[in-house]
Amino acid sequence: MPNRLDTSSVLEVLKPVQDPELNKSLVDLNMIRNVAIADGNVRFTLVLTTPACPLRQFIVDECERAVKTLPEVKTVSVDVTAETPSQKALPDRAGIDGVKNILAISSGKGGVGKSTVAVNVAVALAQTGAKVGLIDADIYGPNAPMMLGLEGAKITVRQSGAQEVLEPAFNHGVKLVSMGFLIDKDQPVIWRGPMLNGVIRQFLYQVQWGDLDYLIVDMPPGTGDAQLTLAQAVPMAGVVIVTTPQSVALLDSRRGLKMFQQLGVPVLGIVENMSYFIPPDMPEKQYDIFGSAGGEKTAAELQVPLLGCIPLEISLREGGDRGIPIVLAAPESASAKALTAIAQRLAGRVSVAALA
Ligand SMILES: Nc1ncnc2c1ncn2[C@@H]1O[C@H](COP(=O)(O)OP(=O)(O)OP(=O)(O)O)[C@@H](O)[C@H]1O
Repeated sequence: MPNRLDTSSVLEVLKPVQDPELNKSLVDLNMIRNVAIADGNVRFTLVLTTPACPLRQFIVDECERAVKTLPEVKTVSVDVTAETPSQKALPDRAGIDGVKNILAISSGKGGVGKSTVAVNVAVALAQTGAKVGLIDADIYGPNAPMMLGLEGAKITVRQSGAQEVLEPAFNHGVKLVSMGFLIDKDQPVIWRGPMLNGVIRQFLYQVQWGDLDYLIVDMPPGTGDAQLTLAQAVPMAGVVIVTTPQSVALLDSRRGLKMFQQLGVPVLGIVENMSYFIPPDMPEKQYDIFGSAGGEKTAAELQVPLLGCIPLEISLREGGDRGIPIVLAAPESASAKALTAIAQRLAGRVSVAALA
């Protein structure tokens, strides 16, 4: 046991404290900084790898406990901040300046709640202080503007030198560009397809994103050109597959998962949506309408984590329709809690992958 109270004795007692997700010493990860000692009062900064860290309090408690084992310590104060690490660079794909992690939200078939997950995860991450952007690349149902309360908003186009740049819309802490801002609602879907590849590239490279911790891409459903364009255009931190417990949706999501794996995009996990029904008049009840544990089984079979299960709740749809995502409108509801936990787990997985 060191007996002089100084920076190195503080770091020495903190060395065995590990980041529970990375399983490495906080000191070795350079997560402990600015140690200051005055008259037995110890203060330092704990730099987490994501502002959405679900284990924040646990890590702080562990640090305090460790430092208090030094006999001369009177008080310990920990200032918590976060620096999201950037995903690993790939030699053949150009990243986007200032954007640390690009994540895709995908699904095998339509209507499983992909946009609901994308929007709520984006807002939940922004709520923790992360800088978040959202690309709504869904040509079939570009719902993100409505869900984020930005229906009818426009993205401004500015000339920057020889290039046109788009200014994203912004609400609930999230910057948004959407196919919905560009297409006429009455335009037949068949004419939209050919636009898609060009638009995805434009949304990636010609938008003034500024600094972002996470850029989330709400993909069109299925395993088509858009997925290929995205996977080949930019380095991606990974993809999340949204599914429902029905077997057909599960089969489709398996196909999607295989495709991303073949393209070299890490699958960060599966989200099971509409897992069970919570009646609004009996919130303590739970009905497994589509059968249970499908997402869990698929996740285990395909050896990817299940990031969470979201119940069917009327208030979740209402929040989307009103443009106030459930994580803001009713944070105590079962679906909001599930979505917040999914956002935290996802952020954790992204940091682990970046620092591995
Ligand atoms: N867990 C849920 N509980 C209640 N309603 C939900 C839930 N998940 C999604 N919904 C509702 O179902 C509809 C479809 O959801 P969403 O648009 O997110 O699906 P999607 O997979 O993105 O669909 P698309 O393929 O059309 O883009 C929306 O009205 C949404 O509010």
